[in-house]
Amino acid sequence: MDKKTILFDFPEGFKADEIRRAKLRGIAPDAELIFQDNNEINQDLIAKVNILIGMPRRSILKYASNLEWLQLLSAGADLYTKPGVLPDGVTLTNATGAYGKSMSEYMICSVLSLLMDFPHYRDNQRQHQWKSSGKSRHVLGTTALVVGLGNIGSEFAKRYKALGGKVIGVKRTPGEKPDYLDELYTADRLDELLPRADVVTLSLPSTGETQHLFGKEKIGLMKPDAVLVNVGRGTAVDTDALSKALYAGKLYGAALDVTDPEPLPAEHPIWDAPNTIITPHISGRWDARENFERVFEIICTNLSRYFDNKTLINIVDLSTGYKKND
Ligand SMILES: NC(=O)C1=CN([C@@H]2O[C@H](COP(=O)(O)OP(=O)(O)OC[C@H]3O[C@@H](n4cnc5c(N)ncnc54)[C@H](O)[C@@H]3O)[C@@H](O)[C@H]2O)C=CC1
Ligand SMILES: O=C(O)C(=O)CO
Repeated sequence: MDKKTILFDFPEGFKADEIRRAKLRGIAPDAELIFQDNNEINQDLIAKVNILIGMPRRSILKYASNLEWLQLLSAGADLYTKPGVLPDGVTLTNATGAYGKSMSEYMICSVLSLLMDFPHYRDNQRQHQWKSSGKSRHVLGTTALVVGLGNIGSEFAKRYKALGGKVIGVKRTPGEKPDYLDELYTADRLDELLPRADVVTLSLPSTGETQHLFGKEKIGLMKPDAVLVNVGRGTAVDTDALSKALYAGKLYGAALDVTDPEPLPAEHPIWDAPNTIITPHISGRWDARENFERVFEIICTNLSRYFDNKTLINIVDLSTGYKKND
């Protein structure tokens, strides 16, 4: 094998770690390893890189004439699967598997907050009002419908079940039901499942199929006291339709870590919709220590596999936008 040039664009706070550098040198002893900040990657540098580990600016990728493989730090690959972004023949791998454990905590936290009416009490607290909403609910006895049963969806399902809830999973393709699900269906059954769910969670990649999947029609099939949680990509939900449904009391509440568009414009009515929690795409940051440790393990696994001539893990299917064979 020719000598390879590997460029690491690690997040702030992780790039200087000598222990990690030593581990990477051990995996690729004959390669040239370059550690560089995203905004310092210029045309000359990227032109000689064979393997890039990071989240490069898309505009620079057209100069990556020797690039063979791009390993992302993110689970979502949507920014890099658009036609013309990656030079032809480049293998794209993502970091799915790194985020489910932490993001499922965000999801549990937001579901509990909504079931227990915390947004209402937060508003009351600002007014110094000691007043019950009379609406407190618990996971026990409720049904969650998990749409997007990959790493994040399945970690959430396990935790919801452990809290005593019933969990229905929805997959693209048929498969065997794991123990942490009560029921498993394919996505074409969504319309008949939505009226049964107290909690609907979305952990979907952004693809043509998922674009505005949750618009007026699907939202209209949800119970009026159900809550919707979206942590995948904002594009899975029609934000205007959701906003209207929340104001009209057609569903009880929503927790959105991702929105369409991002950033959510300051004047969008959904900011002030009843029982709505909005966070700025923070549920699965790759620069959060625990997440980055898992991302780093994926990087090491894949580099070892590359130099052992084995098939990489987490190869993104450029036609579907997420992990191959999923
Ligand atoms: N908010 C945040 O900070 C983060 C968001 N994400 C987003 O979450 C998404 C999911 O991440 P992972 O669970 O790690 O990925 P994953 O690849 O393990 O799971 C995605 C699942 O969605 C399923 N899917 C795709 N289209 C579908 C459809 N039309 N109907 C039903 N299921 C469908 C796939 O079969 C797959 O099982 C990522 O693609 C990314 O966009 C990921 C990490 C952090
Ligand atoms: O990993 C992803 O897809 C993310 O959105 C991280 O923020």
